[in-house]
Amino acid sequence: IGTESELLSLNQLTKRKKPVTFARSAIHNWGLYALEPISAKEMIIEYVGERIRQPVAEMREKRYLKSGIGSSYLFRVDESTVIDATKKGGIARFINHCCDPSCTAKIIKVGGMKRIVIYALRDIAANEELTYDYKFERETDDEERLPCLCGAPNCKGFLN
Ligand SMILES: Nc1ncnc2c1ncn2[C@@H]1O[C@H](CN(CC[C@H](N)C(=O)O)CC2CN(Cc3cccs3)C2)[C@@H](O)[C@H]1O
Repeated sequence: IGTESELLSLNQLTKRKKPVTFARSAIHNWGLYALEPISAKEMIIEYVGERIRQPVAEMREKRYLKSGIGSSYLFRVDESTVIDATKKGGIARFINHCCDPSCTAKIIKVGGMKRIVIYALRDIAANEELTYDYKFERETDDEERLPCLCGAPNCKGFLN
């Protein structure tokens, strides 16, 4: 969970958010891209959406799956809190998964509130797609597994 320094830089983040945009992705549908070079360890963007409790998240997950939104824009913060970016969310919801990711998603505590911030794992070039490891739980039912299209040499073959 975040430190004082991250607290300050979260304020900086809102002031000096890294310029990113969404565009068609070679991995899946839409993706998020850096518009300028980003250095390793820099904060890039917050994963913003509705903060909902676990039971609400379960209900919405079922509804999204039924209404064909497919995998949803739900991001788990901890065992009781989920961020849902489906209806109200920032463009970080377009970030795709990669088995050799350029970024990482970290939970940092700001004023007692856990927030999700995307950081660069390494130097990122302008126009490079931003990705992070979704760290989905391993799906036991083979029929439910999502093939991974990241194309990384170390690709594990599946998202879950
Ligand atoms: N390495 C990968 N290999 C294969 N598939 C991937 C990968 N990495 C992301 N994925 C897909 O992307 C979803 C995560 N999505 C990230 C952005 C997505 N690219 C988008 O355009 O919305 C958000 C969910 C919400 N869903 C709405 C939909 C839009 C079109 C079809 S379903 C997508 C995931 O749940 C996956 O289904």
